[in-house]
Amino acid sequence: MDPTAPVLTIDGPSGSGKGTISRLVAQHLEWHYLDSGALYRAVGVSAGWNDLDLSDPGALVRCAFDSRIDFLEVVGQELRILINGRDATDEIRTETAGAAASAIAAIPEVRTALKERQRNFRQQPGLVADGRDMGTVIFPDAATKVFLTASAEERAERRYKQLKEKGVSVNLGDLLREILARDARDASRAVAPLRPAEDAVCIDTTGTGIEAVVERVLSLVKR
Ligand SMILES: Nc1ncnc2c1ncn2[C@@H]1O[C@H](COP(=O)(O)OP(=O)(O)OP(=O)(O)O)[C@@H](O)[C@H]1O
Ligand SMILES: Nc1ccn([C@H]2C[C@H](O)[C@@H](COP(=O)(O)O)O2)c(=O)n1
Repeated sequence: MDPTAPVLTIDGPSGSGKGTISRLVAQHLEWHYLDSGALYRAVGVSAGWNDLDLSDPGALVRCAFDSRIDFLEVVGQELRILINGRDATDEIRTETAGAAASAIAAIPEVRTALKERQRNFRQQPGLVADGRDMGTVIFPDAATKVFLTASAEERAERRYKQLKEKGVSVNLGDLLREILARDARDASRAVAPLRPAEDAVCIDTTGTGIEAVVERVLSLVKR
């Protein structure tokens, strides 16, 4: 970790575009990128592989400490996620993994287990960090903080399109219900709930294209 490296945090609810916008902004600035949700998803998948009970906090905390999670960058290819050396890139992106991650993320000791791993991504020349508590808990001193939102209906439609393109059969109504349930769980937990940092700039992306959002975020960093 390099505490002098600049950080841009991008928090927000599921489907608001955090991952898409963060990756594009990081590419543009040539900064590092932290997908913190992938860490929580990886713990969820690891728990599944080990047949752990999602209602057993002790087992899940041990799993968070014991799971080695590697982000493998290969130029020109999608970032690969390895759990204890095994490729979990596709599995962590399922709605089931997202729901498991959201449940596990409510356990305070799991959050503690992942805290330093996230902070270690802070390296020169800078970091774009995407998640739920990047601006409030993990990098409270970040120079630029963004909170992305969009209506739940638009987020469900974005996810519907995304999954359809991947050939996954989905129902729009189910996706909307899952998004609302995940929003409620992420925002109501006692530790590090989903909320904008006091010094975050909130951007409602409903009806705004990806390029326009990237431009707006870049203008905040350069300001
Ligand atoms: N401003 C936008 N306009 C239209 N589509 C968008 C916009 N931003 C993102 N998308 C699309 O919405 C889908 C979800 O985006 P993304 O995965 O970046 O969201 P997210 O906030 O990271 O979600 P999660 O927290 O669940 O990982 C993607 O298919 C992406 O291309
Ligand atoms: N900083 C973070 C990142 C993620 N989570 C939890 C809550 C989400 O529902 C879940 C999956 O995240 P996603 O990949 O959809 O961004 O993980 C969190 O609590 N804190």
